[in-house]
Amino acid sequence: MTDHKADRPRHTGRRAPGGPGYLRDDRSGRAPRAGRPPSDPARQAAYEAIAAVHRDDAYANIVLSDILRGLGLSGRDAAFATELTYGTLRALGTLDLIVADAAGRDVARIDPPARDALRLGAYQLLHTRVPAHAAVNQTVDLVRSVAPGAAGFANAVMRTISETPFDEWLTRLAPAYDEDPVGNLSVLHNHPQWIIRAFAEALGGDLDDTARLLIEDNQAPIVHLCARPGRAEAVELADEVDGQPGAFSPYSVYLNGGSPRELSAIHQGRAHVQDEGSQLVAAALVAAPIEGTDNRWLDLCAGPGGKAGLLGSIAALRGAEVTAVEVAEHRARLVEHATEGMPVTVLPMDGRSVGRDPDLPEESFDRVLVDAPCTGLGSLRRRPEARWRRQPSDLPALTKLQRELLVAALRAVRPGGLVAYVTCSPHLVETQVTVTEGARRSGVEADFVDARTLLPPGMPKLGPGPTVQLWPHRHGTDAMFLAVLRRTA
Ligand SMILES: C[S@@+](CC[C@H](N)C(=O)[O-])C[C@H]1O[C@@H](n2cnc3c(N)ncnc32)[C@H](O)[C@@H]1O
Repeated sequence: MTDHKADRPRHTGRRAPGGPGYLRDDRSGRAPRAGRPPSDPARQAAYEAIAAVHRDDAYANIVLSDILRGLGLSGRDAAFATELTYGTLRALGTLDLIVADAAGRDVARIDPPARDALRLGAYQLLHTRVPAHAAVNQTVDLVRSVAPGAAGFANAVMRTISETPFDEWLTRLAPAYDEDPVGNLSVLHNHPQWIIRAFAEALGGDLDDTARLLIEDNQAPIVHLCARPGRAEAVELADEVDGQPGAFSPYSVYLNGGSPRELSAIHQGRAHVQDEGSQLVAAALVAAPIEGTDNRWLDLCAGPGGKAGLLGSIAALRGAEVTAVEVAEHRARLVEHATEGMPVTVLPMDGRSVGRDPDLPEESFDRVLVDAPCTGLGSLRRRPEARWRRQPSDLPALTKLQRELLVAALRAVRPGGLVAYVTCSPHLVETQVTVTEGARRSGVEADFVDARTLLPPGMPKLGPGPTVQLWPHRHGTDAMFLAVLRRTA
């Protein structure tokens, strides 16, 4: 195993800044070439993960764990590779501005393998305490192995970047806050401008508060566990895993570190990994009292099964049954796995036909969860590449699907029953607009229930209701949105 002691990064405490956008590339799958050994294994792993994200649209967490396993990396090397991969992907926008400035050309005009190696090198120079000479030499070695003709160019670019401290790069490249506040925040806090505007709108136009959110989005999130009701108690689970009971959800436990995969509570089905905000919105659906029958519950967008796992555990205690619908077959199988031993029936089908399907006719459920597919802008902390990959052009198709799923849910619930509409995005178009429009188009009469009353008492900063928007910088959760509707006729 390579010893990185000499050039191991120590966190500078600086947060990654942001910039212009995401550049997909069209290179064919080129890995470091044989011959001169490329860089060291941790940097090689990070390079391969970053290249796969840009070349293949891979998810960083999935591809990186495959690469680490393939290279046999663990411990400090794996941690270093993870820090480099996630840090580089998160900081991409501003790294690209800096690389372009140092190279004297737009990054779109740099050969993709050299471009990714330079991004990784710039990250080491500007965001870690890897000594400059090590960052430069390792990057040039890496470029020599993946884009041999560009080694001299990479050397010049890296040296130029290393001559200017990070703060000076920001001053040089960020527009003045007074003239262009969103442009400034984008470079300083490393988010695309359209996402900052969407956050600011959802936060009532408060740019100071928006900046607090952006800073929080750049922190590595704590892993939350859900202690499954009837199978585990949060306090005991916290002791068992050396964690802490969560602040709000009665089921949540915050892990202090380590991999949740190793925990026997997970293997034994007593707990699952789930953001506390997701626990809260799923539990809210079953917290509201209803009159009449209360044993037919529906999870309309169930994959991969986090909320179905919580609802299924509660259903087992309350004598209810959950129907879990998921359109993607492989995700439906994940739901089956996540709900083993629970009163949950998984149906791989399009949720939009629910309420019209002879087997799932209108008015056949007492409670329905619509955890709609969305942009995921509320969980950017967990997906370092997502902010640069998502585009505003993703919104129309998603919001159409969200509306249609909400209409199906309102059809499927019986009068007096409840529908919870949930997204892990705070974008107003996916939250307030979808709910208002979906409810209007459904032709079903429904009233809002004040969702604040369905969350644990004493939760701060829940706004004026009746819907609730959770936030990373206010609640330590993903930015989950919750609206609860009761069908009246
Ligand atoms: C936000 S995720 C749900 C997360 C899940 N509730 C959990 O807690 O693990 C949205 C899910 O909806 C599924 N989906 C997308 N379109 C759908 C449709 N028309 N009908 C049913 N499921 C759909 C997606 O495949 C995805 O698994």
